[in-house]
Amino acid sequence: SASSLGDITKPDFPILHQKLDNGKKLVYLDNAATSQKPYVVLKALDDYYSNYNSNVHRGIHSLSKKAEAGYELAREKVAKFVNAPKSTDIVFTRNATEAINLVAHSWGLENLKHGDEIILTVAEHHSAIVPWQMVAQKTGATLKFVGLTEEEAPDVLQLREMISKKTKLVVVHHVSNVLGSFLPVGDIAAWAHSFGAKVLVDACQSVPHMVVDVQSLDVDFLVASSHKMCGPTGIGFLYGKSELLSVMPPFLGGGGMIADVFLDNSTYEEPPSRFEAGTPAIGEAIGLGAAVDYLSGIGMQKIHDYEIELADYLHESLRSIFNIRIYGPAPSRTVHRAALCAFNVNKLDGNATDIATMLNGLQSVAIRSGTHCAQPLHRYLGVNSSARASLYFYNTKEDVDTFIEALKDAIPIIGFKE
Ligand SMILES: Cc1ncc(COP(=O)(O)O)c(CNc2co[nH]c2=O)c1O
Repeated sequence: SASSLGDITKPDFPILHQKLDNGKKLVYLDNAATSQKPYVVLKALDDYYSNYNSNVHRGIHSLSKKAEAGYELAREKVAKFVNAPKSTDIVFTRNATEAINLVAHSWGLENLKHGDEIILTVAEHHSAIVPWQMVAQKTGATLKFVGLTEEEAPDVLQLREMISKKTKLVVVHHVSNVLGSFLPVGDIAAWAHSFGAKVLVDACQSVPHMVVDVQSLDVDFLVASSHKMCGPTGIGFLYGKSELLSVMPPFLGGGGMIADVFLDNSTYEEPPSRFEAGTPAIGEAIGLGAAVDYLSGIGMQKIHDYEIELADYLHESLRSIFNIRIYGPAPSRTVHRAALCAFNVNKLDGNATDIATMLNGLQSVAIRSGTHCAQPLHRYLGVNSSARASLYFYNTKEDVDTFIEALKDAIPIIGFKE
């Protein structure tokens, strides 16, 4: 058959070609947790640490200048990747979680007061919920949560109706790491803005998988993580509209974010430096830049189109299994799902962890089990945990077939409740 995008790109990822202790070749289906890294990213990291590792922040010697140039070039690449107006609209953080905490503590503490409302959905990741709980406790703001529709997608119409003049911020995922559903974040931003509210988009599961254009979406803040988009761990980014970042106070204090330091006060740099205290993850930023080059070389629309095809195949193959319960909306001609399925097996005499353990042992199939940092969503769905297979563009339909066969073998071994 014609080579799929997965067949073409899988050779770029050294980690995918190993056999585990059971002698079976790894089938990695845990990409919503973290993605694997292509040779070009590994080479960029090795090149930096082998040839020009040095500290940034206005160094004079050659290595420092080269490191600084590499770090700022990575910022430019990320800015272009999400179509930010300027590279200074991109703040490097440790991960998406830190990026959301930065907005919560720097923008939130300054702009939220008693009676203000923050609207989220019940499907948000803990990283999108907990920072706003912390800030709401300090400011007297309140969090309001949108539920799911009958089809188990976040209820967008309920969200629209919930926005009012009390709303100061809407915090939503772009793609759910459990339901596989997409939110119309451009529309949501417009609704929020019509009431003078801001919108923060958690794009961890969309930036790696599709074209994300912060200007056309007109979002105020957007966060993502390098390790989910073929880049290294230890770095993520916040996109913020310039007019918001420019008036936000620092989140962390230290070197690099100051202009002048006196014993009793200091003045601060302009964004993004104002929000990048201390020695940044220089090598990791350069690795992220290489990941952006790699993904852009393939093309995000091509990746998205291929993953929609994989998503349909995954969902169709999984729902053919007796007693399977898949969470999130069923795909249709009009409703797409991301290439991930969280599921359980009804009446199984075991749980999601038993399933994941068996798949790993039997066929070296790596999936995740637990609540995927979405406990409120699992409670809403009435389940303690779920198993989750999540694919990326380097996966193939054959990977799905191996997963399904392993699941069919595992279920009778685990058995059903009497
Ligand atoms: C929607 C969403 N938001 C935020 C995060 C946090 O990203 P981090 O700051 O890089 O950790 C994740 C990571 N999601 C998962 C991490 O492991 N399994 C997952 O589903 C996510 O899927």
